[in-house]
Amino acid sequence: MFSRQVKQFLKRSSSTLWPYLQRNYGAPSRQAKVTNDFVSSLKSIVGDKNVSTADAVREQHGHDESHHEIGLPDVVVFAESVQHVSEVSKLCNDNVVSLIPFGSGTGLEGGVNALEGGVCLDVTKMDEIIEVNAEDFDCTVRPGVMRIGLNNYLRDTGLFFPIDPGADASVCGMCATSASGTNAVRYGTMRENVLNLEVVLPDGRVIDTAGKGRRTKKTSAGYNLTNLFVGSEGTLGTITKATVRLYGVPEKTISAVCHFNSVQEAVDTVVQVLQCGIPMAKLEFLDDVAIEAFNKFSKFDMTVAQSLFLEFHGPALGLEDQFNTVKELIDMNNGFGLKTAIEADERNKLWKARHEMVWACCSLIPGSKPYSTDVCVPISHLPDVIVKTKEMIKEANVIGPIVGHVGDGNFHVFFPVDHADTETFKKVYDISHRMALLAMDRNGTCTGEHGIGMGKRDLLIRELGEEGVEAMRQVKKTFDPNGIMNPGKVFC
Ligand SMILES: Cc1cc2c(cc1C)N(C[C@H](O)[C@H](O)[C@H](O)COP(=O)(O)OP(=O)(O)OC[C@H]1O[C@@H](n3cnc4c(N)ncnc43)[C@H](O)[C@@H]1O)c1[nH]c(=O)[nH]c(=O)c1N2
Ligand SMILES: CCCCC(=O)C(=O)O
Ligand SMILES: [Mn+2]
Repeated sequence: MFSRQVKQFLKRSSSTLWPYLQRNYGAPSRQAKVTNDFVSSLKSIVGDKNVSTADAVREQHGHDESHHEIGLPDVVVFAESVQHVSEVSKLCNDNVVSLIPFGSGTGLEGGVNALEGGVCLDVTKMDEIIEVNAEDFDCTVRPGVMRIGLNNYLRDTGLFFPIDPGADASVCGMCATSASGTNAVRYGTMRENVLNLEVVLPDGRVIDTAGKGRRTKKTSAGYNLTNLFVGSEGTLGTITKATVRLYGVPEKTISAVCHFNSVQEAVDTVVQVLQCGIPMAKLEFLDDVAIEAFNKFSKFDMTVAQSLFLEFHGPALGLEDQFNTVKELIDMNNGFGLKTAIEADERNKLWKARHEMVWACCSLIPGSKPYSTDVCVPISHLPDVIVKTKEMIKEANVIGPIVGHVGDGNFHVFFPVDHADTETFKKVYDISHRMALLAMDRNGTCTGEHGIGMGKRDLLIRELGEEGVEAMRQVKKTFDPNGIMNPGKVFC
């Protein structure tokens, strides 16, 4: 199942990997303490009301939606302007105090957890939609703008912002994690959809990654600084403005669901649909266990089997033809039970339930919280990797529904785990690491969309090699020589 190299690594896995989860946050702290004088200086920049050392506020900002252990910041600062962000950054840099940008805390790899205390910089008050250029299909937003709010604002323009992680996240937080979701197979991820970013560097300087005011679809002008900050997880600077691409709301949308007796048949259908060049908007996989959770939580009555959820976007003319071609491919692969949802209410109900799958999976074990995984492989390896993952889950005797953005070769297991149950927690941790190793063994990545955060730093080294990670560390040193930006994330 694994290559020899991975087998050797697995032999050591329970002794070497588990401690990472316990508490191995990398190099010993070089961070200075947050003193009363320091807090007074913060207050003189952003005003008393925008600085909090209250336990409840620190607690709220010390974790995201993941299973990772909470990490309390010493103080939470609410910025109201770019100048606030710049002056707070400079103060932290001069005093070598950690600075952790906070979007909306929906991350899944412990990105906002303050591993060495310091300042959590909450940018949600900066929530202006600066401009929408409808004819150019772009808009520019401040970091407090959330993706659902943006789409509500855009409703009358006939445009929409397609990147849709299950949670309602901040657009700039989505830049920081390089997020995607169910629409990526058609519209791409954040990497393909960000045109420009304004970033405050740790020393307080403000840069525009593509040049001030630039918002072209193409550029050959020098290095791609924009994409350096996409996926940087708050380790290089604070994003204070993002210009992102928009798309026309399709004239017609058809959603559909169908079922298969095997993972192979479901994935074969997906590959053939893509080979036919059908521009699918969504191609999602749910395994039988996931469908059980889906039915129970969202009150559906779907056949419990390996399933595909699909969506077609396009002009009314021709969309039915696309649907009919896909229907033929489903039949050819022994798919069954094809049902469509054309009315908006019906479609919204289906996709809302898909986005809530993580909570549906938790409903399988009362009192549990989600432990999510996220791997991505070239699509030809997908059936093999999913089937082997199911075997690992069965062997460990844990509950692990599989849900995937299968059109991208990306899938998750949402393990519902009672965190007090250490034995199950360890098993789940072990499976998720094995899954990542297996994916990497098949030319894949340990994370398609949730990022490295604090949870996958050891895996990043395996994925890129020491030399690759060292090159990243050098980039980090260039932008953040004092190492104040979100320490302990991405790198061991
Ligand atoms: C139920 C559910 C479902 C999903 C997901 C979460 C949950 C809870 N996610 C994950 C999550 O929504 C995604 O990672 C978001 O991009 C996180 O955005 P936040 O604003 O919440 O960032 P959050 O505040 O959690 O921060 C995440 C990281 O980005 C940094 N950061 C945030 N704002 C920044 C800024 N302005 N400047 C610099 N750094 C900043 C932080 O420091 C941290 O390292 C997801 N994801 C996905 O890709 N596909 C999916 O399908 C889903 N689905
Ligand atoms: C644990 C939440 C993972 C969410 C996700 O990425 C999805 O639903 O696709
Ligand atoms: Mn996902």
